[in-house]
Amino acid sequence: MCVFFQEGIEAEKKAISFFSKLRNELQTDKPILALSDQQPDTQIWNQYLDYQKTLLSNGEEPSWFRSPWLYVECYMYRRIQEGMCLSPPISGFDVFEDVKKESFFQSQPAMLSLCAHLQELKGKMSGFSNTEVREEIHKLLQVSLWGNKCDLSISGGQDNSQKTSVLSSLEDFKAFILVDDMDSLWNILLRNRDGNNESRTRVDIVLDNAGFELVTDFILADAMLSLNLATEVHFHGKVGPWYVSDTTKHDYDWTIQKCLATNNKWMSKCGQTWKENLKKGRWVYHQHLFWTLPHEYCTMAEVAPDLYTELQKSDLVLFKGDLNYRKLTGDRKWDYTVPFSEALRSFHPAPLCSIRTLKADVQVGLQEGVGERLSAAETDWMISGKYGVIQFSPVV
Ligand SMILES: O=P(O)(O)OC[C@H]1O[C@](O)(CO)[C@@H](O)[C@@H]1O
Ligand SMILES: [Mn+2]
Repeated sequence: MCVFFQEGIEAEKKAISFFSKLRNELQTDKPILALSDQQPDTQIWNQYLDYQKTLLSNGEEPSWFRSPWLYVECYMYRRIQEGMCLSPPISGFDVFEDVKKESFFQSQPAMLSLCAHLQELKGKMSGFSNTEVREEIHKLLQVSLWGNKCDLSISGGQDNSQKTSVLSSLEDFKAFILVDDMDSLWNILLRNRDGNNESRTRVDIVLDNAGFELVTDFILADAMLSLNLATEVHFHGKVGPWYVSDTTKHDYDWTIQKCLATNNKWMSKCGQTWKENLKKGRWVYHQHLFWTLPHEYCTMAEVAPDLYTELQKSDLVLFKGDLNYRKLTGDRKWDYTVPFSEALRSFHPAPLCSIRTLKADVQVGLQEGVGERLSAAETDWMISGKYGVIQFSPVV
């Protein structure tokens, strides 16, 4: 047998045995272990574990069932990464790559209709009034919101793709948007449209899932540039596999390439434009270790000051998805009516907005009585992904 082939088989066995031990640790509430790989973030994770220990009294050990869910869930994905790192030569393998690709292909009809919509829009936008532009951007913000239903961690990696065109359902879905701050975003973006030619508006998108959601984000970013609402869009992705479907650099490039190479003229045109945007610096891709740490965002200025400074350059930061919301609010049991800006605590690098479907039991900034009314009617309203928010906070 070829020596490389044999090495690969051995590495695979090693990784599988690591994962079965990991599953057992999780299922039997074993103590949280320090990481043993040598990655750039290993020390930060181990320091975070030490910090978790300080939160417990009488020398108790943090364990899987007795630690904050946000921490433990992030830790689980980091341990999966550890299992791969310790299994060379397959260390760089993305264990979720197949399901991410599958989800992209499953959603293709829905993506095609969005690409066609965008190209059609571009064909007629030169005569658009501000009211018409506002309406269009509102539509695409909602498309990007509902795109967040399609994550693969909620479905345990099972097919959760978008089968139908979202555009035709937007009106029906409106009733499920619990916080709609789209006009606050519009006011920021309008400044660019109404400003002189030299004005610059930078929008940042902290990405969430690859597949359908990523394409909705690309469509939104493309429209913001084309409609003269922004001059540059900066994307932030993950350094490695995370929460099954989160976007890595490879997913980002792969998605643009796949769109470009597809046998559909609208989608292929989109792919071409997106590639050019990157080349010309109108789109910029960033990655930072901080996004795959367990830390709440109110610690960013201290833990990742370079990233905080980068976000401060933005006119508007869009945080996609549920996990970002949990990290923004610290995944606390806030009262439903606490203002979003208060739940962010000291995290105010730039005007920001969460675009998220509800999949975890944290929600702030609701009108009096709304949370209680929903709880009485639907026990799973916070975790089903049926409801969404487009929730804005200015710099305070
Ligand atoms: O991709 P998103 O929107 O961040 O969702 C991830 C969410 O999925 C879950 O893993 C399971 O619902 C949540 O814990 C997490 O917040
Ligand atoms: Mn995700």
